[in-house]
Amino acid sequence: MRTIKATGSTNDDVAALARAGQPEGFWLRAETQTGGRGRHGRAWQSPPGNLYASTIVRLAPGDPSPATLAMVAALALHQVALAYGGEGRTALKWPNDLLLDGAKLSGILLESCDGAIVIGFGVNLAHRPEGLDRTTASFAAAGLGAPDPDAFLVDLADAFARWLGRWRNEGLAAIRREWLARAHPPGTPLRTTGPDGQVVDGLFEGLDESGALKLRLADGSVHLLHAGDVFLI
Ligand SMILES: O=C(O)CCCC[C@@H]1SC[C@@H]2NC(=O)N[C@@H]21
Repeated sequence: MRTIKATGSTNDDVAALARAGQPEGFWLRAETQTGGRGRHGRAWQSPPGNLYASTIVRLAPGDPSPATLAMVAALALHQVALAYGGEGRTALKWPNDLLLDGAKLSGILLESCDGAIVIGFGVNLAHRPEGLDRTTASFAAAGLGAPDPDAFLVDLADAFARWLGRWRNEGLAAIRREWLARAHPPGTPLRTTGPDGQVVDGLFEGLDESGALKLRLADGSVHLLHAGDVFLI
C-alpha cells in the first residue's frame, strides 16, 4: 500500500504498474487527483479529504466474469461503510454504487489492462461534489464525521481481499446473493440509461445469473440491462 500527495488518476498509475508486473493486492492512494475519472468518461472531483485509491486484480483461470468484480468492490465498500456508522442508512445500487440515505456516497471504476483489472475507489469522506445530475452524500455531511482516509483504506483493502476470496472460492451465485441482500428492495422505481442512450423506466426485479439488472416494465415484461446508468426515481 502506498500513499502519494497528488497524481492525475490513481487508476492510470496503477494500470502502468500492473503492466510493469506489480502483483495483485497492491493499493495506491492519492491525497488528491488532478484528472480523476468516473464512469462513462465523466470527471471525478478529487479535493483532499476524500479517498482516491486503486488496486489490481490478476485474473486467474476459472474466475467469474471480470465485470462482476464491480459487485465484489461494492460489497467491500458497503462493509466498511457500516463500520463507519452507515448501519441502516446504506444500500447498493447497480452496477457498483453505494448509497447513503439514498444519495451517491462513492464511485467505483473498473478498467481492464493486459489480463489484469484495475479497480479504483472514490469515496466521499469529508466532501461531496455539488452541481451534479444526482444527489451526493459524504460521511461528514451525513453527520458521521470524516473518516481518516488511510485508516479507511486499510479496512477497505482487508474487506476487499475477503470478498475477492469468496468470489473465487464460492463463485458468482454467492456474491450475487450477498449483493442483493444489501441492495434497495425489489419493486424500487428506477430510471435506466443504456449504452446507446436509451432511457427505460421500470421496477427493480433483481439481477440475472450473469449480474445483469432486471427491470419490470409497465407492460409486465422484463428488461435486462448489461451496462449503463441507474437512478432512483
Ligand atoms: O463514476 C463513478 O462512479 C466512478 C468514479 C471512480 C473514481 C475513482 S477515484 C480513484 C480512481 N481514480 C480515478 O481516476 N477514478 C477512480
